Amino acid sequence: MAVVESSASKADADTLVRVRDLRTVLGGKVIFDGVSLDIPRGKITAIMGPSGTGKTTLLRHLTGQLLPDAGDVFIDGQNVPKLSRDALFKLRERIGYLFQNSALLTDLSVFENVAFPLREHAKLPEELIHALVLTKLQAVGLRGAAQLSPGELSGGMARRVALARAIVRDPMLILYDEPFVGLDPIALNQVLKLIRTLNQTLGITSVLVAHEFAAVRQIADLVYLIAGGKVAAHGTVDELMADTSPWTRQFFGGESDGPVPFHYPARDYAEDLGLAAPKSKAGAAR
Ligand SMILES: Nc1ncnc2c1ncn2[C@@H]1O[C@H](COP(=O)(O)OP(=O)(O)OP(=O)(O)O)[C@@H](O)[C@H]1O
Repeated sequence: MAVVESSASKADADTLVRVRDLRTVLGGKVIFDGVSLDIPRGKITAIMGPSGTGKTTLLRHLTGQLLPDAGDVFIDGQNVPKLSRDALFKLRERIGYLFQNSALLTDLSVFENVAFPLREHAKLPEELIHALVLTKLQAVGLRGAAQLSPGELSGGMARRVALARAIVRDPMLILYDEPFVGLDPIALNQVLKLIRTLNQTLGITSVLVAHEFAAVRQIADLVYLIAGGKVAAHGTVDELMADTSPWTRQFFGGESDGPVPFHYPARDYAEDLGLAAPKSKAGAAR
């Protein structure tokens, strides 16, 4: 895999997000140990990796919800960990976020859920809010559901409403945290198609955290595989599928054993069964 290039000038033109030498320790555990990555403008970049590898944590660094212990997170040239509170809020207004569970407000109608970010951040005339919300609901195919409550929606519809809400302020960047979880194949295909259409028609740079490789390969321009606190590999789907490193073989080849071992570290098997004398030197064995 090619090393992420560090030329700032070239990166600014082509790259919306530049993460450099990110180091994050949470609860005494090293989550990132020198992660660098580039998210190209106007493309769909998937972040993949084993459970607990830090994918959601990375998204939280992008929104400035979490500060790294070291390293830089540049978004559109602004270094997120160094921003003032006001500058960070301004930047966040340009970022849409689709949560895994859709996170709709159950007391509000579909219309009001989508209107929420508009009412929260700006004093806009009611007619404009009405037009903006209906435009976004139309884009996700749910203009007719505007007056329903979230409780009346299927999981797939709820995800699409959340998507309409995420794009209602025309963000430059949208972060999808596991957008396919729990969707039936029809709903999954609808969400996939929407992500691709929004990316193509509105030119929104998209970062997608997902485990569903079959879905990711249909839309991702670039994939980063994060494992063991590092970028284990990155490239197009085809490049990663052809890559022979142990991480990519296990992750994309679906092998049950590899750098992520099938066996949790344990004492010597024979010893555990009482068939062998304890070894003099302590140590984990398979
Ligand atoms: N506030 C915190 N304090 C301590 N540890 C944390 C905190 N937040 C996350 N972690 C730990 O950081 C690691 C990375 O979590 P994260 O949710 O980013 O992983 P993930 O790759 O998104 O996982 P999954 O694929 O299962 O959603 C996990 O081991 C998690 O337990």
